Parts: sequence; C-alpha cells; structure tokens
Amino acid sequence: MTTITFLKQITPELSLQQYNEIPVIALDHHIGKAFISLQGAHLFSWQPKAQQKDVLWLSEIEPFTLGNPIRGGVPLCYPWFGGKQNPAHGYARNTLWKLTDYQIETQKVQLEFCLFSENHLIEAKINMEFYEDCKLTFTHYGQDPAEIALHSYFNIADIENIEVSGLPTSCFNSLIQQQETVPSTRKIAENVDCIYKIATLETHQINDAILNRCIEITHKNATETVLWNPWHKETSSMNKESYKTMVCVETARISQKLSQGEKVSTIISVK
Ligand SMILES: O=P(O)(O)OC[C@H]1O[C@@H](O)[C@H](O)[C@@H](O)[C@@H]1O
Repeated sequence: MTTITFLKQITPELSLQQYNEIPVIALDHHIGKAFISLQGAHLFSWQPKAQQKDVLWLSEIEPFTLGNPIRGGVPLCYPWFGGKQNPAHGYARNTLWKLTDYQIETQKVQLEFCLFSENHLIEAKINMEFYEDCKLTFTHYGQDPAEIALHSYFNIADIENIEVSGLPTSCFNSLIQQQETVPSTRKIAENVDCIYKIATLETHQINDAILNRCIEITHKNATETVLWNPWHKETSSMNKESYKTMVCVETARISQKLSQGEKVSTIISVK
C-alpha cells in the first residue's frame, strides 16, 4: 500500500509529496499529469490530457522504499548498464537527485534534476519537457566515460496483443548471449531481453490494438535500444502477472559510452 503525504506546494502546478519513503515531485497542469521521484530523478507516471491511461507502466506493488529502485516508469541506469558492477544498472537510480530548475508555461513544462557527487560536483542532469509529448534529455558531466539507459516501461493493454515495430533485424539476445536475426516487427510471447544497435536518430513504435494507441519512441544520440519483458521470470517488486501490461523499449548508450558533456534523449509521443 502506498501512503501519499502532501509536503509542500512549489507553484500552483507543482508540489512535493511523499510516497511511503520517497520524495516525489507532482505536476498537475492542463497539458497533463506527471510524477517524478527524487530518488533516481525517476519519472514514474506521465498522462497527457488526451490519454485515458498512463503512458508509463508502474508496478502495482511498488513499495517506494529508499535505496531500492522503482519498478516502472523511466529508471535512469547510470553510470553503468546491467550487472557489471553493484548495484545493478548503476547507483543513480537509488540516489536522491535535486530539482534544480523548473519553467511552467501555458503549453509546456520543463523540469530539471541534477545528481551531485559527495563533494557537491555535478555528475549528471536530466531535463524533462512535457507538452503533448514528453522529451527526456540526459547529460553526463563526469570525467570518466559512462553508460546510460533511459529504461522506459510502457503501459500496454496486453503483451500478447501489441507489436513493437521499426526495429533492426539483428539483435544481441542477452538470454542466450548470442547475436540473432529477428523480424523487424516483434510480437512478444515469451521472456525477451534483446539489445539492438541503432542509428543516432531512430523511432520505434508500440502498436497497442486494444488501447487503440501507438506509443512512438524516438531515440536521439543513442547507440542501442533494449527490448525487455521478463514474462514469468521472477522479478523484484513485480507480481506474477505484471508482465502482461508492460514492455520496455529503452534508449541506451552501452557500447559507446557518453563522454563528458554528451547528451542522449528519448522523445515519447502517443498517437
Ligand atoms: O531488475 P533490474 O535491475 O531493474 O533490471 C531489469 C532488466 O533491465 C533490462 O534493461 C535488462 O536488459 C535485463 O537484463 C534486466 O533484467
């Protein structure tokens, strides 16, 4: 169960709330609603005005506890992807970020969150723009090259009734640790964990026949996209049946790390 406590009004559209142990920035604007956890600068809900349902998926059993990554939304896996070091997918998603800037306009809202090191130096920034679409731009400031994944979980009606289209026809299947040839349009009927090499500007679609919508994901300056659904594989903070209503299409820089000052963006638009 999530206990939500109102902490502070920041502007008429922005407030600070507490979800169990986690501080959350809530946006309630006529363009839509968004919720961002300060742990991880983690956007976990985005519902533009025109949408009946959230664009992002969030686990119904998410406990919102400090130090544990949130299951759903857009975790920022940084400065590494996967389990090559501890914690898996980097420390940024388990660390408190700061809200460093906001601009509220009639047709657009911009929020900026920064991650600082122990000695108060900036490590990373994420700029979130909400209009009819949502654009997330990540900037890496550290001196050492770093990996990033904007690990977006999308909300779908039924995993067996969607298609992910526009993908390349070759991917690295992490489950069998092999490169494989796959159809460009993927239907998902089992555990999938594939890393695709992509061009610097690419768009992929999630066509959801039941919700009668298409989520379009544009990756800018990424080198990979990751397609993931755990299916029945036991996954923390997820119910057994949760896999049915989510699919991850991630925007990543894994093979070519980000250098100091480099940016990578995801633009999410619903048609
Ligand atoms: O359980 P986590 O750390 O959030 O990771 C979830 C998944 O994230 C995906 O990006 C990886 O490709 C998967 O291998 C991993 O299982």
